[in-house]
Order: sequence, then structure tokens, then C-alpha cells
Amino acid sequence: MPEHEHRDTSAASRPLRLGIAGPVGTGKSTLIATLCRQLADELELAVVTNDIYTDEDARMLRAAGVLPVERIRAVETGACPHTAIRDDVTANLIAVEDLERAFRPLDLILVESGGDNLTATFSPALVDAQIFCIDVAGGGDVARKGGPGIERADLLVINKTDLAEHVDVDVTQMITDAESVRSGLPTLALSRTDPTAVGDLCKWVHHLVAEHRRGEHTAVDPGPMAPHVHHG
Ligand SMILES: Nc1nc2c(ncn2[C@@H]2O[C@H](COP(=O)(O)OP(=O)(O)OP(=O)(O)O)[C@@H](O)[C@H]2O)c(=O)[nH]1
Repeated sequence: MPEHEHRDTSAASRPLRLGIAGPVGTGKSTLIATLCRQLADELELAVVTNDIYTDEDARMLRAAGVLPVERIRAVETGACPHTAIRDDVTANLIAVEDLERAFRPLDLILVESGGDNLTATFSPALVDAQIFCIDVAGGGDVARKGGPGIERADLLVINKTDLAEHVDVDVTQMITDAESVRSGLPTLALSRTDPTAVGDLCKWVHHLVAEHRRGEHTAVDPGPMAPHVHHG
């Protein structure tokens, strides 16, 4: 009998739920597509995407053919993206649990946040761990700006390093800036065109899945976003 079939219902008995958050356009969907391409032969995967008004990210991933289409579910948040990943995670939890039931036993569910600002993070009620994704095109000083995702996400990705020379950004300095606010948590400089960095990302995910399976991973809340108001 496969190991999964006699696990209990504790966190380690279900797949690792890994969130990917970060500002609009920093490469979250592309990072998920890359992970699916690299890991689909080794891990049982599914994906939940969040968009405000559309299912565009899910359609992009389905069109990319990175997973069977039925393993990719879209949540239309209809509100600020962070609301659905932090304040009321019900729609996302339903999508995650549906996938867990439909494709049991899964190893990993990737949950993509809608693109939001620098302060949006996942609730630990929804995900076990989270990647926060920024990119060099957003400017070299982004890593210095801090905030809960940059400072306390389980992994900070500084993405699109292939563009650094075109936007006059010093990636090494960005990493140093990030490390100075991350209290020892890992930071990864990534580009979809850099096989070594993609390999490091996959190793990090494998390590986390294994830790979760052994019941040795504890979800840590990076903290809430800055105080703000919703208009309209
Ligand atoms: N040069 C370069 N472009 C990238 C890389 N990763 C993603 N992109 C491009 O960046 C743009 C945004 O990528 P997405 O993956 O859609 O970003 P996202 O964060 O999911 O965007 P939203 O869901 O709208 O917030 C696209 O044009 C991608 O092709 C990379 O490593 N290098």
C-alpha cells in the first residue's frame, strides 16, 4: 500500500500547500509553469490561481500544457487579491480541498496569489509555506523596502535576473539588501533562462515537501499587510 494511504489527517498527511505572492507582473505564473515543467515527473502536482475578474492565469497555465488542465483551478477573487489569500480564504480552501480529493494522493499544491502590492501575504490557514516574488525590473531598491513578504516569506525570489543589465540593476547588491532584512531566511536570484537557479528552486521545493511529509515543517505567518482601506 502506498505510504499516503495510511496517513492520518494532520497537515503532513495532505500535500504541501505552497503559496506564491508578489507584485503584479513579477513572474509568479511563469515561476509556477517552470516548477510544473521541472517537477511533474517527480511529484503529483496541482495549481490554484487567483485573479480579480478573470481566470487569465489559469488559462495561461493550461495553454502552456504544464499540467493536465483539470489539475489547474481558478479562483476569481472579485476583490483585492490579498483579501482572498489572507482575510477570507474560503474560496481558495474549497479549491485546494477539491483538488486534494480529486487527485489524491497529491504531493504539492501551488497557490498563486493575484498580483498585489509589496505587503500582501498568505494566511497560514491557507498555505504551509510561501514564496514572495519580486523582480529586477521593479528597481534595485525594492529589496530594501522590506515588508512582511520580503522580510519573512519562506523564500524570497528576486526574479528576471536576465533583465538586470538592461535596467541597470546590481543583482548582488539586491541580494545583499534582501539578506540584511531576512534574518537568515533564504533568497534566490532567478531567471527562467538560468538552469542553475531553476535547479536551486526545485531543490528548495523538494526539501520543503520532504520536511512537510516528515511533519517537520511549521507554517510561519510572515505577518499581515500594512493598514489600508478598501474604497467602493
Ligand atoms: N525576461 C524575463 N521575463 C520573464 C521572466 N519570468 C517572467 N517573465 C515575463 O514577465 C511577464 C509577467 O510574467 P507573469 O508570469 O505573467 O507574471 P505574474 O506575476 O504572474 O503576473 P500577474 O499574475 O499579472 O501578477 C511576462 O511577460 C513573462 O514572460 C524571466 O525570468 N525573465
